[in-house]
Amino acid sequence: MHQKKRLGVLTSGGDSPGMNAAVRSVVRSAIAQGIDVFAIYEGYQGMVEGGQCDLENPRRVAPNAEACIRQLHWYDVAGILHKGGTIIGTARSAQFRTREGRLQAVRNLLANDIDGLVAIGGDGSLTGAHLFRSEWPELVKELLERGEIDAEVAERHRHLTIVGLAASIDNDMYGSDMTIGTDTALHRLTEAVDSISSTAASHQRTFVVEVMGRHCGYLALMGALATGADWVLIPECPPEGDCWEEKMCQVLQAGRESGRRDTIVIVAEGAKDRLGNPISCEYVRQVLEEKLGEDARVTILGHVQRGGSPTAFDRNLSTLLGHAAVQAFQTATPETESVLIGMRGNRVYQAPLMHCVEQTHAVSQAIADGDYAKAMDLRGENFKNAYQILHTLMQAQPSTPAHHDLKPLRFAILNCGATAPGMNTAVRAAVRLAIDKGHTMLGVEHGFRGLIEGHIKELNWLSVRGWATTGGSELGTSRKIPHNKDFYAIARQIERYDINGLLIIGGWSGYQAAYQLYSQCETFPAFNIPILCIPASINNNLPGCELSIGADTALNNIIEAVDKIKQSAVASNRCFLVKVMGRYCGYLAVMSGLATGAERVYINEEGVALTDLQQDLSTLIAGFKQGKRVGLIICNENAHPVYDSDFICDLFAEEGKDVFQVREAILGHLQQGGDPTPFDRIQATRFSAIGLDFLIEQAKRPSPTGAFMGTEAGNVRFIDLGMIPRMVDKEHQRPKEQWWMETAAIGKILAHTAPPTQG
Ligand SMILES: Nc1ncnc2c1ncn2[C@@H]1O[C@H](COP(=O)(O)OP(=O)(O)OP(=O)(O)O)[C@@H](O)[C@H]1O
Ligand SMILES: O=P(O)(O)OC[C@H]1O[C@](O)(CO)[C@@H](O)[C@@H]1O
Repeated sequence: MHQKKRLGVLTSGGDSPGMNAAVRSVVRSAIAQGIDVFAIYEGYQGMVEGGQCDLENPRRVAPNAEACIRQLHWYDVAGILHKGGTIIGTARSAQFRTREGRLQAVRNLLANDIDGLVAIGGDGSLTGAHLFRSEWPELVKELLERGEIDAEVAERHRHLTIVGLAASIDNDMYGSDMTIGTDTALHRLTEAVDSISSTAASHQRTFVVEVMGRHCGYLALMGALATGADWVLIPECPPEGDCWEEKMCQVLQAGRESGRRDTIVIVAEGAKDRLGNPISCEYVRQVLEEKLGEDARVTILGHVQRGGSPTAFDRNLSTLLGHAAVQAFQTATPETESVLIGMRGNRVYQAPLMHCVEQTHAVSQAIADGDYAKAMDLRGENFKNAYQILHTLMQAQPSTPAHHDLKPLRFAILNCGATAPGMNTAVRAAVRLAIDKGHTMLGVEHGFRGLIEGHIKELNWLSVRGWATTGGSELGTSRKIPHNKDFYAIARQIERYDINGLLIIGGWSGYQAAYQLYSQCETFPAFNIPILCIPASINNNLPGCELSIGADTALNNIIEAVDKIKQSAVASNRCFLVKVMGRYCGYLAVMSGLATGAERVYINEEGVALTDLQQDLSTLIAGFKQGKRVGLIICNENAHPVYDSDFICDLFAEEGKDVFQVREAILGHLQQGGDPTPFDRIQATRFSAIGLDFLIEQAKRPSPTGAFMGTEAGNVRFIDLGMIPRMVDKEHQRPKEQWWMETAAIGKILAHTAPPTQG
């Protein structure tokens, strides 16, 4: 019998980007806690085949080949964080679906004395895991009765602990806002559709794009929202009416007539009509050709969506969930139910696996029963709202006056602060949604500078065409914060343009500017209008908001650059010190450090002490002496006024010169550029939709309020502008409380070159 606990880890079903990061996290977190970890290669198939799997050809039994169940050590999972797919293999196992197959799997786990399993896979894999765990006692009993195991083994393994991690690009698992791999798949999809749009526009063509999702329309829906597509078909909400084809063609035709050059229709592979008949891309293409005389082409994105390096979000999600899975295994008792570890509202969340599996199946059942309202309800509020919003944004023209609000209002919209990718997306959504309700949207150029100087013009439905996908700020932005005589000028413009509300999409200076107007409310009655700040800053340094628009894009920009830098240094014994933006906020540094496996992250919040530097230097020297090939340190641009990145580089270069070289990489403004990621586009659209409703509602009140928008545990909230001074550390331009600080500790454990020595 083994003294240490033994944990198995497997990846199963379709591979999804981030699985490697999850395996790394499970392996290292477990070893750090004194647990032995075993990889079960090729998913459940490897568990059934046990010691006889031929790794060259996993489905074939090969007597002398390496076992499918093998112990993993700390170094075995080095250098995999950025890799797509799964290094321990995955499969869809027909044998595991049979009782005989599962009995064989029990034999193999017992032979390896395994106490628990972390199963990383989609809803099918987790259904299998749940079934396996419930059958476990009777399967063990059967082996005992057959005399294949003795009573002591049976007693020791009365229960199997199972912890599930939802990993599938489909995002179809109840119990987690996002499954591992979905964000990456959305990136692939978005890049592809953005590219298709440009060729479609050149030829004035229509493209029908099929995306993955056999039973779940998440990728199609969010992909359509993110790319500004013109029509979408998803399994949960088949098109209404017998003549849905007519309706679709009418809308697309109207778009063409309004001057749109490209038309994109996104079809989920599992899309069906209300009678349950599949809707294929080819059928949609034929309809468009016949009814519209369009030159339509089909693109099936297929497995491209599942491949490639995981995004920052998927790496960090997997890392955090993998770490939490080991905690759950450690604390489990024989009575503990199997759990799913997921993410809810940016926090790791644990729920009974059985409940999650049942709820997941309930959606498929509702679709099969034709109960689409239920299917949409079960997918959750965000999914439903996204569908509604998309339907408005896709229109060729705003709705007719019959749908308008009774009291038309006039809002001004502006960007403020540094550009954040997603600002344009937010403006487009706000403009179209407001116009659709019958309101007027005035675009202010270059932030408060433009408001003071009166650079204001009305925006219409078409003026924001194409803004869903582009980075930068089409309106123009500035860091101008009004003071003294600026207030009078702003009051004049508000009166002149008859502005009923102000929507500021921006960062720190936007919040400061809004606070100034709020504070001057009694002196300038014109400021007695609703003012709303929507958080948009790559720094993620805004109060009350867990993730501001633009931060995800910047994070991905950083990790793409760091992956390349790391690769350039392999085999040359180099340590890279990468300086990242964020002002005094360490979010980008910490999260990019977690996503790239940096061994050290320096941030202003924690400071940099000379003793830290000495310790880190010794660790680096020891690591390189033991065979380490590349070192990575991430440094926030304002980590320390004296021990800054230049100083640290010089110090390490001098002291470590006999063992390794040091290079500094200052990423600069590439972090701020580029088109927004799908997350930033979706977040921007969602924030604008909710923010606009708030503004409209406030504008109807006699004493409207000024607020900034934030999220807590994923839920949107509005906080009075008067709270800003209490919630921020003004000197360091960051919130007093920063939720992500707790994740820094996990990064530190996992990025070590060697396991921490056990006490
Ligand atoms: N009901 C079940 N009973 C036993 N095993 C199952 C069951 N459902 C699925 N499995 C096991 O899990 C494996 C993977 O399931 P499936 O093919 O449905 O993929 P998945 O986990 O849903 O991933 P993806 O979302 O990527 O398709 C199956 O091949 C099978 O071995
Ligand atoms: O790779 P396979 O086995 O063809 O499976 C494809 C299916 O797997 C998924 O990628 C994940 O479930 C689906 O979206 C797709 O329908």
